[in-house]
Amino acid sequence: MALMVGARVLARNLLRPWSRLPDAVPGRTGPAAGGGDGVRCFGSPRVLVETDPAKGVAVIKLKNPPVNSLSLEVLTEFVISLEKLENDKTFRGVIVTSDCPGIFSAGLDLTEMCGKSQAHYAEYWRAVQELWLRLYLSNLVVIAAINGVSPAGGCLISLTCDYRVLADNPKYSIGLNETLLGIVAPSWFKDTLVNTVGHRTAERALQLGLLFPPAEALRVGIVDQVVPEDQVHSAALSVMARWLAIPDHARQLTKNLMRKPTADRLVKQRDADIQYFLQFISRDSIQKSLRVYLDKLRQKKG
Ligand SMILES: CCCCC/C=C\CCCC/C=C/C(=O)SCCNC(=O)CCNC(=O)[C@H](O)C(C)(C)COP(=O)(O)OP(=O)(O)OC[C@H]1O[C@@H](n2cnc3c(N)ncnc32)[C@H](O)[C@@H]1OP(=O)(O)O
Repeated sequence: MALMVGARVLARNLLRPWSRLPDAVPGRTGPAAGGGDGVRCFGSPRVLVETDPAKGVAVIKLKNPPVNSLSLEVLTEFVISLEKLENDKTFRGVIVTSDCPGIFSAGLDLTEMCGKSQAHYAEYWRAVQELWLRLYLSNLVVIAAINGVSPAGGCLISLTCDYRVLADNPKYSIGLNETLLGIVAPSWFKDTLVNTVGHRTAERALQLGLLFPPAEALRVGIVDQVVPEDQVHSAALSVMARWLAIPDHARQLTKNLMRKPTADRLVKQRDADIQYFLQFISRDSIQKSLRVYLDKLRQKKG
């Protein structure tokens, strides 16, 4: 039942005409993502989309202060924005970045996984799965311009992209640090990492919950390029131009060949994966770990 409610909510959101989204900011024009006139913006307050139709490129900027945690709303709005871009043949590429200074994304929203109902957990997890599937199999060229720290779910978002550019700042570490929270990265998080850095590096990184600073991130291959902080966006645009020089059909079929087997593993057992998540996240010991971790984050300031 919970699963059906979750699916219905997501489906309703996905099918809702864009212009009727409560938070939509349609047709606002703004400064060009890549320079020049004609840039149009849409999206929602938490997921801004700047489009440059002449270049065929869009920029998705996550804006969920203070830390760009991936709440249910952010996940849903992200999927809707992506679907809108996929369906508009004007666009061939998208850059994913952050509008929160110093933070790409703090990952999954811990408050969505702590002290909530089973129905809520199911709805939330389906939304996490949906975003991963959409990003991982996107026909667009997807490039991550990582302009801040990027733990766990934040790292996962960038791992689904075709290419990762990281700003060279020692504070901007990246990795799947789930074990440090006393939780476990699911098999499809693990697969995404293995497909990027190889089995041994992934195993060590996952067990130890490693967060790699830029130079090390580049060395292990969890990112493809490290550039000075003020060049992240221009570097992402340069990389985009190179990827867009390849004929779409050939690149898309190749991407599909590389990624579909991994995605299919989740698609075939989506409901079972949600049940597994429900069992895991509802355990007293896991809830306790999450509460302790959240309390630590909150107390840091005091
Ligand atoms: C085999 C079985 C497997 C089955 C599957 C089951 C399981 C579960 C898998 C789940 C996978 C999980 C993936 C995740 O993404 S979990 C999230 C991991 N994220 C983190 O560890 C990052 C935590 N945050 C930080 O380290 C820092 O906040 C920071 C991002 C480095 C930014 O630092 P700073 O600028 O100093 O900000 P604050 O720490 O002061 O934070 C500001 C407020 O934001 C709240 N916060 C931070 N992160 C999160 C988050 N991820 N979710 C929700 N809220 C977050 C923080 O508490 C502060 O709140 P306050 O203003 O109320 O105090």
